[in-house]
Order: sequence, then structure tokens, then C-alpha cells
Amino acid sequence: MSDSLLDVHIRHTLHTAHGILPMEVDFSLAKGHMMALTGPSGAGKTTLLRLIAGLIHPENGRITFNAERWLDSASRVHLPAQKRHIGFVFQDYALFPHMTVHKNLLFALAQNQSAEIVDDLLEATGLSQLADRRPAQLSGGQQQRVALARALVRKPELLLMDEPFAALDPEMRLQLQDLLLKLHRQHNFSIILVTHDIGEIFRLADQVAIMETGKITQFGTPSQVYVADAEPQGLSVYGEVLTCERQGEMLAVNAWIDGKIRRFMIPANLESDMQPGVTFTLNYTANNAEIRIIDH
Ligand SMILES: Nc1ncnc2c1ncn2[C@@H]1O[C@H](COP(=O)(O)OP(=O)(O)OP(=O)(O)O)[C@@H](O)[C@H]1O
Repeated sequence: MSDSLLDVHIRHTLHTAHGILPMEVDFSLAKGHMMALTGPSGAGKTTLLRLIAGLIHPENGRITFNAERWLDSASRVHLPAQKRHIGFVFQDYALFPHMTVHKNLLFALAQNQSAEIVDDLLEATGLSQLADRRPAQLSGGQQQRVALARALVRKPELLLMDEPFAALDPEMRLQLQDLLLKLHRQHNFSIILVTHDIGEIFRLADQVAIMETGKITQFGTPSQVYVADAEPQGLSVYGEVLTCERQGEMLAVNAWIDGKIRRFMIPANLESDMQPGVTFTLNYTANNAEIRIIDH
């Protein structure tokens, strides 16, 4: 039996500034996976999230979730948005400005749901001390923590995130990405994350779909989609680390090199300073590679 959680088939017409653009999207997302949805502006990424959430009716389509029919236009089935088990996180937080953090979360509770989850989520997102503040008294990163906690109040099995960390500075973005990874490991919900940040894709997602002019044109793991196979040519190249993962005695590095994302392995003890954001030069000799860190 397939472990597919979400199965999406959509046909819809996008009305763009340049005319009509047919959207044709078919994909499945397995339980507990995190899929990044990326691609040029205007490709239809936000519209696809809204279609999955049930906020827009497509002209034609089928969406099933855990074998439950959310949409089947042939049988006129369209489960309303509030009945789909979804959490939504937007770039602009979308919090209620007149309510405290605590009230913003309480407001999201389902009827008859115990309020215990609110305290648990405040704790898990490091917001307990800020529970009585209003959104305007919080930093952008703190507000996005509230938005994330609020999206999880009803224990959704699917989280839709539309460029959630794009407005944050790099350090805050990394913190929120770590928090999302932690919550994802604890609760095992599935995620579709719209992002333009390639580092974020490598850090968070196990699948990536590239969407262009209404269609998914590439789909696979981040390495399958982005990483160039060939070793960099030339004696010395300049690179920037996207991700670094220890594998036994070795360090697997994904980095921008020569305008492409490349993956290479180096002995872990050779370079302990390799980490996301570090820039370096890489010198390939006949059977060795020498790394020199430029900037942290
Ligand atoms: N409900 C709708 N029905 C049809 N077309 C729509 C609808 N909503 C938006 N569009 C159009 O679809 C196109 C794609 O917009 P969308 O916001 O989905 O792109 P995007 O890939 O998310 O872009 P960005 O990366 O800039 O956020 C736009 O030209 C928009 O005008």
C-alpha cells in the first residue's frame, strides 16, 4: 500500500498580467515529508497552496488526503477549507493585532478542544515569556513563531507555508528553520513550503518541486534536482556552503560553486569551520582537494 498522504491533480486557468496561463499540476506527497515548492515569480505557487487549502475552487481536479476526498470536481465534491486538516503560515504572519500572543493561539482552538496544547506550543516555540504581549510588541521572528504555533494548535497533518521566513534576517531565518525541523520531528506532519531560498530547501526539504508557468517541471530530492554531477573544472573555484552534514569521518558539503550547486566530501577533521554561509576557495589537484575558508 502506498504511504501517500496527499494526492493532487489540478487543472485551472491562471489569469496573469500577460494573459491566460493553464495550470496543470499532478503530484503526491508522502506522510511526514517536507516538500519545497519553488520557481519564478508568477508561476502559480501561492495559487497552488490556496487550491490545496480549499480557498479557491479549481475548474477541474481531484485532491485526496489520507484517502479522504477533499476535491473531486467530476462528483462535485469540495470539502470546505475549515474541514481540511491544514495549518497555514504566511510570510506576513497574519496575526490578530488586538489580541495577545496567548489569545491568538486560544482563538485557533477547535470547539471542545482542550487549551492544554496552547501552553505546550508556547513552550515549544520559546514564547511562554511573551504570552501576554501583542504582536506589535514582538520582533518579526517572534511574530512568525506565534504564527507557526497558531498553525499547529489544531494538530494539522499538513502544514502549508508560503515564504514563511523570507522577511526575516539570515540569523533569525536559521533559528526559525531549526524550530520548524524540531517541531516537524516531534509531530511528523507533512509540509509544503514555498520558498525562493535554496539554502532553506537543502536544510529543510526532502523533496523539491520546481514550478514554472503553471506546471511542475522538475521534481525530486534537492540533490537530484540541483546538484551538478561533474566536479568543478579549473584549479581554483570560489564557493559558498549551503549545507554541511557529517557522515562518519567525512563531511558532505552542498555548496554554490561556479554558479551551480555541487556536492563534495571532505575529511571532517580537515575543516571544522565549514558551515552554512561560509565562503571558501576550493583547489582541485590531481587526487586531492584543498579548501581555504575566506569568510564566516
Ligand atoms: N484565483 C486565481 N485564479 C486565477 N488566477 C490567479 C488566481 N490568483 C492569482 N492568479 C494569477 O496567477 C498567477 C500566479 O500567481 P501566484 O501568486 O500563484 O504566483 P507565485 O508563483 O506564488 O509568485 P511569487 O513567487 O511572486 O509569490 C498571477 O499572475 C496571478 O495574477
